[in-house]
Amino acid sequence: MNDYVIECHNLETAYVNSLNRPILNGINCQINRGEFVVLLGLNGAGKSTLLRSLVGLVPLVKGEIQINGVTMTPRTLPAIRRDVSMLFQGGGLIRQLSAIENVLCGRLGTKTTWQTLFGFGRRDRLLALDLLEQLGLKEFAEQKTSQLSGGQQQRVAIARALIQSPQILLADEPITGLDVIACQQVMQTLSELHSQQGMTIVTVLHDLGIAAEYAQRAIVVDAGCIVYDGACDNLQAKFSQLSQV
Ligand SMILES: Nc1ncnc2c1ncn2[C@@H]1O[C@H](COP(=O)(O)OP(=O)(O)OP(=O)(O)O)[C@@H](O)[C@H]1O
Repeated sequence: MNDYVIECHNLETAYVNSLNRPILNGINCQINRGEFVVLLGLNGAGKSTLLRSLVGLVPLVKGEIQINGVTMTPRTLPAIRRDVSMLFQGGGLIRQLSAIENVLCGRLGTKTTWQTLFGFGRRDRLLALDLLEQLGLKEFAEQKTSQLSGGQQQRVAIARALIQSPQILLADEPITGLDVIACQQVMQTLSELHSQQGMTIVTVLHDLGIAAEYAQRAIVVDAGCIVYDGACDNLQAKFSQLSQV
């Protein structure tokens, strides 16, 4: 039986003159609960746009997205965003805030404006600390994120994405710019969330070797369309058929 947590039906964005096409152009895909999927494609293919559309950040001119069987509309979006966390390209941390304050920012969506005036409670802080500890960053909790290494910053960003206990984690190039060790730590973290907590992971990567090592399934995007959706074998061959942008 299918247990789709993400369904994209014929997604199309507005026509872009500079591209001579819509950024997304007839995207159809279904992702099962607990899958680890890698989104691949050349620069400009539309990977980030596809990922951002899954948290309602991209206006669509056609098509429909369903998360856990619920159609995305302005009314359902707040609930959907509690189930789906996104790790943005570059982490998107606030550099002058400490690691724990950045993690707590992941809770802002669950608070009313009034509640935010009083700061975060003890329960939230303990949860943030617990996540930082799980990611091996407990001793850096009070340190400004501008003083952390790229890999540590990316793990703070993961902790921030996890504080809302999402079922689905979307990660846009989570290892770009990291050294070999930091790459492994971040990918290992994603892998553990998948294997130990059954989290559904969809991540954009550029490294085909790492994609094949960690993901169960690859979706290759080319010029706004899905051109391959399947196992991670022989990804290099799939790439040799892509159009150059
Ligand atoms: N708001 C926008 N208006 C016009 N063009 C846009 C907009 N957002 C993205 N684009 C263009 O759409 C194309 C796809 O962008 P997107 O960021 O989704 O690609 P990507 O596959 O993630 O690329 P990369 O690997 O370089 O991150 C690019 O050519 C980009 O310049």
